[in-house]
Amino acid sequence: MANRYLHNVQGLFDTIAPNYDRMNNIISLGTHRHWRKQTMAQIHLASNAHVLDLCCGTGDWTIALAKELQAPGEVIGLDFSAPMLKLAQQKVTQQQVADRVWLRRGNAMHLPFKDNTFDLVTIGFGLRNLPDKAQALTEIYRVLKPGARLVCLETSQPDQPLIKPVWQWYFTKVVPLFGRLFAHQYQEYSYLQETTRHFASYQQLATMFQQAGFQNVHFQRFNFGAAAAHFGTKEAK
Ligand SMILES: C[S@@+](CC[C@H](N)C(=O)[O-])C[C@H]1O[C@@H](n2cnc3c(N)ncnc32)[C@H](O)[C@@H]1O
Repeated sequence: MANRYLHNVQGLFDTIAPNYDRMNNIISLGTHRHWRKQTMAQIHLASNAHVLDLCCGTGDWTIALAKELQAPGEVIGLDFSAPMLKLAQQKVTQQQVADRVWLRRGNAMHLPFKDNTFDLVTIGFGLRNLPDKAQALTEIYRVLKPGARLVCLETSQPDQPLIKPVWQWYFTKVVPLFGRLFAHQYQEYSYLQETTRHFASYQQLATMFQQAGFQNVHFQRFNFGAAAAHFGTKEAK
């Protein structure tokens, strides 16, 4: 089952990779840039920090993090999709951060890193795609240094009675149509909107963080709750 999931979801991301950045702008009506900026503003990094950006995709967040660092500081971007990583590598070179960024192919649920390695782990729009979120959070907790933080930016669900039905209509009807219209990928964007609709609420995600052991768990919601950034800290020894 786990292998079938990996094959299918990985195949989906391999397929959408060439259109990924453009479709992100279209589907979120450009607002994902604001969410990313607001989340970055709450990350305070020492310039020599060791950072892991999980499910790094085409690398925008990886690069934004790298720009805060100087050697020996570094960011490892991990993703299981080779086409996503190829696009990320091109941007890393173009934006001249190749001395601080290492891109690695791997599975976010089985991290190939030792315990207590990173000063920060980020995961942007990745967690909802993982079949076992609890396992992924436990893995992230393991590789963080004591006292270090996880920052997760993800789509979420508005809960205001007036906004919620509009949001549901937009995701179930409009997003797959945009997929067909702008990328000829109706099935793929149907799947992606389903993962968004069925993903945990912002309160449930905060509880999942706590269950994985994170402390000082808090969140910031964007656009009436259409997205949320969650923060949690590994217990300091
Ligand atoms: C929606 S994209 C997000 C990309 C990027 N973080 C961003 O903020 O735009 C999700 C990414 O997660 C990756 N992904 C999904 N499941 C994964 C897994 N089990 N292990 C590693 N990467 C995974 C996909 O290949 C894809 O690049």
